[in-house]
Amino acid sequence: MHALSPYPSNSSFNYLFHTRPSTNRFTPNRFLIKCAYGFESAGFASTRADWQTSCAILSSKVVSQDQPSSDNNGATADHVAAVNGHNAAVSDLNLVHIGNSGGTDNNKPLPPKPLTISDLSPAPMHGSQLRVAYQGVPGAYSEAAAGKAYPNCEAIPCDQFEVAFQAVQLWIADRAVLPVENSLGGSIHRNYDLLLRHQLHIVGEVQLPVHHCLLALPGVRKEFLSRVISHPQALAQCEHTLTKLGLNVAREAVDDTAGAAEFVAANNLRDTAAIASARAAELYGLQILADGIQDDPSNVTRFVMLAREPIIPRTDRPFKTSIVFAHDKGTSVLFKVLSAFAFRNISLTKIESRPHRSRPIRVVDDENVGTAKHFEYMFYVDFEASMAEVRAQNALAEVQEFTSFLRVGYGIMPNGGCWLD
Ligand SMILES: O=C(O)C(=O)C[C@]1(C(=O)O)C=C[C@@H](O)C=C1
Repeated sequence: MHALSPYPSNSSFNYLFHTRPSTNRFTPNRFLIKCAYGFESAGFASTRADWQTSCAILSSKVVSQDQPSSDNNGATADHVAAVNGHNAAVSDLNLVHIGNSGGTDNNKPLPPKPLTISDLSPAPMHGSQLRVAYQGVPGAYSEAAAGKAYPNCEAIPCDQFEVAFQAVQLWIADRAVLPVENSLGGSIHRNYDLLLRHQLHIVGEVQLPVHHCLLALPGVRKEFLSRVISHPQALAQCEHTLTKLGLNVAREAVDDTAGAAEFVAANNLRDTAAIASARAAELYGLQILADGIQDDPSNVTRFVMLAREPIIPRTDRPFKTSIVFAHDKGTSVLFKVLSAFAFRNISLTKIESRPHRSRPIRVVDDENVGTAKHFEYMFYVDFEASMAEVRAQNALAEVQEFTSFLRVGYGIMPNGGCWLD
């Protein structure tokens, strides 16, 4: 049984979604959530394993039924019509090119437009029974992050990151809370890629201390173990400690930490331990063999909050804005872009390059050296300023001059990511 399943009806599909029962701290009751355009009834799962399975939205079902959302300023997931006054060409990754965008005499990109009332939207309703999608099953750190970002929310488990994006786009959830970076393991690249492919907006950020435990069935001792399973980030965050504990075990990656704990319990595995939270131990009836096994005691994961609508950039509290850009003249533009921020005293909190997935190689012909192939990159920069500030608008206007592709806050310009923590 799947949590979200398309049921054919007369003209469209209905989506069914079961949230989990009361073991979830953020969902005290059983609910049946239906999408905005259809209703079906469904029975609840009779066993814990059943309802856990039923709680995970299955990505294949959602992806195949992608619907254009009504809140994307005329853009669907596949076609972005315009960005910041430019007619946009859209690649297979839904990247918005601002280079030869038309609209000016000399084909130069337009500077960013000032905010208009149509760019503004109500602020998110922090804490008021929002449905918040996260990746994993109950007991996952992402669930805790959803609760931290939106206290009293109804946390909705999704089996893949992509499904959490889809859940928001299809109005099954109001927000998604997804990890983007860990202090030990670095960026969660999958989510950076998904941010580019979807039209959701970053509306906030939370940081969660991640405290890992080694979990096993009651009575199992460390010497019995031949395998440790967990989310790849969690395995990476505990690598040295596992060795220090003298564990001669195979490491196996699974979709999420709590899912690993559930798997050990459901399959009565006496030779396998899971790395997960203390809450997962409690939920799935496992004992804690070792506590605080992350290699760094101050291990922290950064999560972004995503919504269909952007938030209003403001100047009365700290704001952080995320941009991603590329340039067809390679990495030489990076210095100019960084100067645009440095010149205006705007601090950067993150900079990272990623392969340009739709155009990974650039061939350069040099008559002296011959033909060379260079890698192409996308650059991700977070800076501490709001798009409501003139200095940020000017910095971006300048950046736009140097770049062939620019996206702000991973949404349609102008908007910003609000820094809540
Ligand atoms: O598996 C989980 O519990 C998650 O929430 C995922 C995740 C991640 O993707 O990095 C979140 C926080 C921790 O860093 C480890 C795993």
